Amino acid sequence: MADGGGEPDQLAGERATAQFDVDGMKVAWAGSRHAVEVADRMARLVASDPVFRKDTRTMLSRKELFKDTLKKAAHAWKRIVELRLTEEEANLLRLYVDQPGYVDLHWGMFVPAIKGQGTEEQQKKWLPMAYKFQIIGCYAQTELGHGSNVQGLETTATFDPSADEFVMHSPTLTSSKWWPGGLGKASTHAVVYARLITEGKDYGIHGFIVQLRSLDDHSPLPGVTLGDIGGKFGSGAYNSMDNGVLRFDHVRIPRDQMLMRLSQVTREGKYVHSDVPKQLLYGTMVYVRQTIVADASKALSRAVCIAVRYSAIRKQFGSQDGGPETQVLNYKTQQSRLFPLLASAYAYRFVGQWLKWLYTDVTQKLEAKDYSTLPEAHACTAGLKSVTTSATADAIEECRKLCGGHGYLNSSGLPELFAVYVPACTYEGDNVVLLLQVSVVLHLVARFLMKTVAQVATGKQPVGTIAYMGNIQHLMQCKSAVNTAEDWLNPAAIKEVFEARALRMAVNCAQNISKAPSQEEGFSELSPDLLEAAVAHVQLIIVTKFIEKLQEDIPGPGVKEQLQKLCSIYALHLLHKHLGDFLSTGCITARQGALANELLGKLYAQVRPNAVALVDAFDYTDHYLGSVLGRYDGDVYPALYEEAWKDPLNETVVPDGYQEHLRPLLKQQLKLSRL
Ligand SMILES: CCCCC/C=C\C/C=C\C/C=C\C=C\C(=O)SCCNC(=O)CCNC(=O)[C@H](O)C(C)(C)COP(=O)(O)OP(=O)(O)OC[C@H]1O[C@@H](n2cnc3c(N)ncnc32)[C@H](O)[C@@H]1OP(=O)(O)O
Ligand SMILES: Cc1cc2nc3c(=O)[nH]c(=O)nc-3n(C[C@H](O)[C@H](O)[C@H](O)COP(=O)(O)OP(=O)(O)OC[C@H]3O[C@@H](n4cnc5c(N)ncnc54)[C@H](O)[C@@H]3O)c2cc1C
Repeated sequence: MADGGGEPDQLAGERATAQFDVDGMKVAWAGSRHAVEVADRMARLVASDPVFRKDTRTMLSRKELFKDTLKKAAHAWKRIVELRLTEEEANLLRLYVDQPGYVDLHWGMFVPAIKGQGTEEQQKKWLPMAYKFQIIGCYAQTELGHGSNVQGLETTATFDPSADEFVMHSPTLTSSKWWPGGLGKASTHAVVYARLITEGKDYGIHGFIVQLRSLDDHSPLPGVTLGDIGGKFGSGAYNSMDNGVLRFDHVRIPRDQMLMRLSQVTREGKYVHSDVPKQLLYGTMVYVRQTIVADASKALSRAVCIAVRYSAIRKQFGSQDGGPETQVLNYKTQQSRLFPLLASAYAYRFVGQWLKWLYTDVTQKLEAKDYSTLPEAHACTAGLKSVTTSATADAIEECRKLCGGHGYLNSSGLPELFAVYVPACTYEGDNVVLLLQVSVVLHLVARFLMKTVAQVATGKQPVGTIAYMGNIQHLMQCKSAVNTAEDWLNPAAIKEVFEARALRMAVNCAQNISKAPSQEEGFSELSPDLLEAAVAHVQLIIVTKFIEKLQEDIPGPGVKEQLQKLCSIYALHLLHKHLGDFLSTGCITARQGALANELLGKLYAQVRPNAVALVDAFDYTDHYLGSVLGRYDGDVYPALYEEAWKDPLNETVVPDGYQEHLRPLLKQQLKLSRL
């Protein structure tokens, strides 16, 4: 369309300048050709089904939105059964339906909690019902008064040996379960976390399967109070989810509904703890944190796809002599804000793939009763969840600004994406609380290494993602050899300064903590610095995993070259952003920092002709993107114009309320002016 400056062919032109094979990049992004094919098939299946339309979602009332979510979930299940979809296909289909709902918690937390914490017998009993949706489950851990502090939960499960039952009770207002998704209206069952009390002794938090609603008419069972906790941030967005409140008034459940893989209560009421570490109680959270890291790249890539395509369409200002207006994507400021986000999307994708591998590896070891890698899995999932979700939430908001005024419209898709995404910084562990978990590990290792630095070559070496800390003698005194901007293209040069920065920050913290009257006081006082040290460590993991990815065989003309540029951009934009860390720890000089920035500018210029193709490689349908600004065909302006007319305000030409409020006001002012 030539009308009004919209130029859909603009994107075709952009695609023609790509210097790499987009199909090859799709494979690198998805992980395999098979993954591209399945994702593509499921995305198209959803996009072509009218039940899954979501273009008017932000205009629905809460009740309409919730009902629409129930309809979509039931329809999705019907299609999964009819088409006999595999688990992989079904997960993707649900992903592309793209509407948060009770099914996320049923499959994402209820089923994994039973798998991870239930005995074989319990799994045999409950999982088939859950798999067939004969019951719907949620994960009820957080309470009104306690979320982060799991050990502080108040709900009690008191064993009554006379009846061979547990009595579930909410002793205070603050013990009300508060937040669990799917609890408010949909779930029939929950895995409830409560303090186990038997023989008069409190054994701390354990999981219990509790039926909440009748399977005949869905009404709450006697002694169970249930409801939704109310509207949440943004229109549409996470309001499709029935986050709920739950109170128990002495509700009885059979003893065998305590999840007994980790510990048991015998018929006589004896508490028995098996040889597995009690931290496995937190296993479901580790699993979900790992999936959240993979999801960060999805949310970020969606926002970046919208912002890149729209920036190629949008034009502002011409050359001095009245020439055509410039695509905003050509502005260096737009590139320096947008391309690091594009690089971050790829970085998070690859670290997410690695974390999935780590999680699978740890799970296999746990099955073989090898618990040695559990702390590594906890620290990596907690740290990566924290860093990737915080950065992604900020990045979605930045993409909204990169789209100017139109980014603020619901039809851009960005406000809803932000509203759905931003609670990821809080759920599954507040991001600050999780980073403090990482810093505990770093502090312990740094303290140990400082004490044993002389014997470090012979002492116990740190392994896994903290292995670099074992290289303390070199990393504490090394100086970067970078001498030209291009020297920063060397992955070894990048890795060395990221390792040195992370280690020096951890050691500085440990030294300062050791000067405090007690370790606890020191830890508390230094906690802001500890957070920064944890961020530096996690950023190092992301950079390292990107570099390692590039050591793999990556087929397709030009694909690896583009990824190398993105990897450099990812690392160097962090170096630029955290220059203070790198300078104050003496890892680089001011000149080397300036050289890194010089190279960044050059890399942005090299990415520019590939930008649209790099977001095409995410392979998102227009349905999934849900944005008039991010349309594949670039036909933005007619779509924006058309979308506006769908707003309920435009159903009448003269607005409701005119007769009561506008007309009398106007008439009165007219009368006054005539006096
Ligand atoms: C594909 C499907 C996806 C489905 C869902 C997808 C996306 C999500 C979508 C929507 C959101 C939906 C659901 C959201 C759900 C929730 O939010 S559920 C509730 C989540 N709650 C939390 O995350 C609470 C956060 N708090 C904690 O995890 C812990 O309490 C904390 C880590 C803060 C530890 O507290 P602390 O009191 O210090 O420690 P403990 O005494 O409890 O434990 C101390 C030792 O245990 C180690 N440890 C802690 N956590 C773990 C773990 N997860 N794994 C292994 N080990 C762990 C800790 O390091 C200590 O070890 P040492 O004693 O030092 O050796
Ligand atoms: C959309 C959404 C969905 C959810 N779904 C579920 C669900 O399905 N099931 C479920 O059980 N829960 C769920 N939750 C609850 C969620 O897990 C908790 O909200 C989360 O763990 C944070 O706990 P909190 O709310 O107690 O925050 P708080 O811990 O009260 O945090 C408040 C502030 O205190 C700070 N803070 C807390 N502790 C420390 C500390 N030790 N040091 C320094 N600062 C600290 C935090 O950084 C934060 O700034 C959900 C929450 C949301 C928002």
